[in-house]
Amino acid sequence: MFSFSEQNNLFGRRCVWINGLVIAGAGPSGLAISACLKDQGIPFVVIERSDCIASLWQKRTYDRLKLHLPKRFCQLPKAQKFDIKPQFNECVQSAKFDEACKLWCVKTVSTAGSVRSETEYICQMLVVATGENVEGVIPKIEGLKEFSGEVIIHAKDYKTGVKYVYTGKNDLVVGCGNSGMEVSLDLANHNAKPSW
Ligand SMILES: NC(=O)C1=CN([C@@H]2O[C@H](COP(=O)(O)OP(=O)(O)OC[C@H]3O[C@@H](n4cnc5c(N)ncnc54)[C@H](OP(=O)(O)O)[C@@H]3O)[C@@H](O)[C@H]2O)C=CC1
Ligand SMILES: O=C(O)C(=O)Cc1c[nH]c2ccccc12
Repeated sequence: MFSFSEQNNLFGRRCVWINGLVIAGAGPSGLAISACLKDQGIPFVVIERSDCIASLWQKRTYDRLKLHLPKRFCQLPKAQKFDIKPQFNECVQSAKFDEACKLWCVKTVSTAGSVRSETEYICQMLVVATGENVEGVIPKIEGLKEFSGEVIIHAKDYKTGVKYVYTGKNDLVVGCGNSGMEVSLDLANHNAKPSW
């Protein structure tokens, strides 16, 4: 049923035909869609640039993170249960829809090791499930370069206030979203002196 055929194209690139969908991203959305497709026996391949599923949740969260929503809104499909095996360390570079053939051509490059290997997936449908919060943004703040205090970190790299205990210095948290408020609380719980 899962018909993937593979060969090299004219440029020596690996070329894979997927008789179904390509899903870009193995985060919660990509996994949820994969689980539904698996249930219905529809062929797909998941491309993930990181080396694990839900990498933002596994690698970019602070220690005290807990969801505030009721459990029923936060359930993740189990990749193992649905036998979902993403192509890890592979990053989608481009996706073009060929109007004549009614097919997508999705180009990827492997992100593992030193040898760059490219692949082209030809498929009927493409799902972009690459998330909305993956890139950390540090706004351009005047004077930031000259600031002599400890280098400011982004919330994605913050783990715990343990590091900042009893320094006697003031900490400034920029942003009053969930991350900003919870980092501030964590700093306060560790006797740091946050303002926001
Ligand atoms: N426990 C949980 O479940 C958690 C959930 N989350 C979720 O993750 C998502 C991202 O959250 P979060 O990381 O907090 O990001 P958000 O985008 O929600 O919040 C960022 C905040 O920073 C402010 N901001 C941006 N630039 C500046 C600036 N230059 N100066 C001052 N303030 C600035 C924004 O203000 P403005 O909007 O005016 O631009 C906004 O209030 C959200 O959906 C959130 O709910 C995050 C952490 C924990
Ligand atoms: O449980 C909360 O407080 C949330 O903010 C949940 C939530 C909504 N949108 C998000 C995007 C990324 C991470 C968590 C959430």
